[in-house]
Amino acid sequence: MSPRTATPRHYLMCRPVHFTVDYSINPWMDPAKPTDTGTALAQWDQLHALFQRLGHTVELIEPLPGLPDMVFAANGATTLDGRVLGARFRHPERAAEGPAYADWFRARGWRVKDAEHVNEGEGDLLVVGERVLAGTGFRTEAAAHAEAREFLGREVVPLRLVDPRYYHLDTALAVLSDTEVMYHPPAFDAASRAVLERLYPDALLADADDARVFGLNAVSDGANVVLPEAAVRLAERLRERGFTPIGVDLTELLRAGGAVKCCTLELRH
Ligand SMILES: CN(C)C(=N)NCCC[C@H](N)C(=O)O
Repeated sequence: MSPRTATPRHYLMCRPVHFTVDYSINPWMDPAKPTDTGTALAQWDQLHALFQRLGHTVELIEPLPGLPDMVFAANGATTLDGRVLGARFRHPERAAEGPAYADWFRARGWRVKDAEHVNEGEGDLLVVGERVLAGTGFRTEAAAHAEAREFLGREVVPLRLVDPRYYHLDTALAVLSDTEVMYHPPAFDAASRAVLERLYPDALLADADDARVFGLNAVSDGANVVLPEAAVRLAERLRERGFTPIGVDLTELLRAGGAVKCCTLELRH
């Protein structure tokens, strides 16, 4: 097997200074269970430091009070070829995050389009080489897929999610390289599974145990795959395919329904 090559990436992250779970918009969130912001910060700091050790550039956006989910930067936008499709959130609790992320990009000279339809950024719009895989079913509207196609100028492949635990595409599918993905088939409807089988016949399929610990909420640079450390089988299978899996502990953030990928928005110039 030829060695995998990592390419340095540019990420945007948001420190979980205001992290808590005080509302519930996905099955992982239980406001009755207290969270520990200090633990969330310590776990996030480890992820941030790891990306830097791997040679990636990480920008930070100022966390805003009253937006506890802002740590999930991947939901803040979708970037491609220097263009930014702004996010428009389904739930009012997160609505103010869209303009906050759009302002960050505008202040740095990026071309930003304000979204007309609900789309939750890279939570549901995943760039795989020349195409964009687009989730719908729980958050991002199908109409947003056409908007993304027009603005980003790429083929957009709609995929329907059917299990509320996997409410964003990036909880059920991870991009490993420009041509490879891994996913959990039961998270998708039959038509979408057929599309994935046709496009990625050799995809790595994650079982229920690895999906449940958010093993698919992973970030790959083409060689290193950063994923929740509890996804042990998935890590083993990534190693068999020549990747270097790196497990991290983000269990405190999982209490809001997010992990590695959720915290990481890729900036594509
Ligand atoms: C993969 N990404 C970006 C995510 N899955 N994001 C986590 C969002 C969590 C938040 N409580 C929510 O329910 O929106």
